[in-house]
Amino acid sequence: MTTSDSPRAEWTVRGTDRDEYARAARVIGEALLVAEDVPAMLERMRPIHDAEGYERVRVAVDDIDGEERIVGATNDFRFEMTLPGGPRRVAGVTGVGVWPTHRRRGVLSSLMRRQLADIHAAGVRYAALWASEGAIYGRFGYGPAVAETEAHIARPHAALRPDAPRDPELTVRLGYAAELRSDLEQVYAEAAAARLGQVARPGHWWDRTLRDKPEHREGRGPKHAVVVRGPQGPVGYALYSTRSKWESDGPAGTVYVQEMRATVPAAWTLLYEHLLDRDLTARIEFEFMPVDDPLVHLLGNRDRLVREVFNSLWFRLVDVPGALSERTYAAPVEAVLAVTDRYAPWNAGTWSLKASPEGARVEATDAAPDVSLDAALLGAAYLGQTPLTGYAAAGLLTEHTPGAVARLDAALHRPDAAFNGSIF
Ligand SMILES: CC(=O)SCCNC(=O)CCNC(=O)[C@H](O)C(C)(C)COP(=O)(O)OP(=O)(O)OC[C@H]1O[C@@H](n2cnc3c(N)ncnc32)[C@H](O)[C@@H]1OP(=O)(O)O
Repeated sequence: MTTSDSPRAEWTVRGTDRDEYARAARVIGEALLVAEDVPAMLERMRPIHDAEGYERVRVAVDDIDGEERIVGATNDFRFEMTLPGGPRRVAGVTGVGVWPTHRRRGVLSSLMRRQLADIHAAGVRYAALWASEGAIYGRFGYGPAVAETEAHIARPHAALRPDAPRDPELTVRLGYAAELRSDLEQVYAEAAAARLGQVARPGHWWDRTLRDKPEHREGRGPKHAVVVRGPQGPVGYALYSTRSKWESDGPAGTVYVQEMRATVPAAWTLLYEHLLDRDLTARIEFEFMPVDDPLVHLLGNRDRLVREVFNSLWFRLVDVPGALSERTYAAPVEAVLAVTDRYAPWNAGTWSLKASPEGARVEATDAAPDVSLDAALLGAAYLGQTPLTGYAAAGLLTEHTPGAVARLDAALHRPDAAFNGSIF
């Protein structure tokens, strides 16, 4: 670190534009230890930003020896995400990084504050992100809202149970992924609308999903899709690649599954039969899998599926009363919530929630609270996957009225697992 790199708390946060984005990318790349150089990063990122715009990239700039230097950046893409209550606009926060010599001086805090204010001003009620580290975003009001898994199974143990559902009208077709794109788009759109945490995927995100540069394959073959079709059209697909390997005792190739979607149960059977029984393979790896994926139930021996659970989406209520009032509820509940929110002060206050499966109303109130909690905990609980009871047991919220937290959990609960499945 040179003397002139030494940080002074004099940065300002502002927007950027297409021309300046390369400088922001340099900071983000360095902070995130990205192996690519800036031109390669730009080649990857430009198509997304050209479609999404550059105006939501915010940068922190410092004046160093008379030169304005970018020392931090954040961005958000706008997604339509399936939430309890239906599809909603969500700010997908991403591209967060601070120049290594300027860390721990509040640069990120300034960026987060400005970003939340901008998201709120745009009328977007939610933000979500994939965190590089779980210790960063709780203070900014994000809660861990979704768990998903990566998984693998050894081919000899991967047989499906004999009563797995079958439909003789379904057929299987294998091809290069790009060639089958319209089938994938059709299935994905239907499946995404039905699954909490999924986002609608416009064309530029499909380009990203199907990107298949030989230099990025790391020894794997080209990206393939296997599509299941029925009389009405496509009903399932898996996107995958393979790697060939030979051991002294025989073939030991791997199938790498990037993503799978299906809209009818029998499609899962055909997709899994295809993936789990490719000749010359010994192992099948799934990059992202919902915790309630059908494979767990379809396997003859479910214990052979090795799964590692991780937190995926961190979720934030940018507008607490708005978000709570447009959600659906599994059971009637009435509760007064005292909410703290350091980074979105418009949420702080006492809110009366009256909700039932028929609808919900949220109003500011002077009544005594039943529960006091931070907005981050409401973000964690919002998708119905993370009970508040655990936070109460840990002493991280206060229950003033006995039973209030259990009643809130019963109302917020969703039986289906949320799943995002692709890092943005
Ligand atoms: C959605 C995404 O893009 S995830 C990617 C996030 N980026 C990275 O991980 C890249 C590498 N890291 C960085 O660039 C930076 O260290 C950042 C962005 C994580 C933090 O930036 P900073 O400017 O140092 O954060 P800032 O000084 O505002 O710190 C705010 C608070 O977060 C804490 N904090 C910051 N980074 C971390 C961390 N990695 N782990 C734990 N705590 C952290 C600070 O201690 C501080 O705590 P306080 O509020 O109790 O005082």
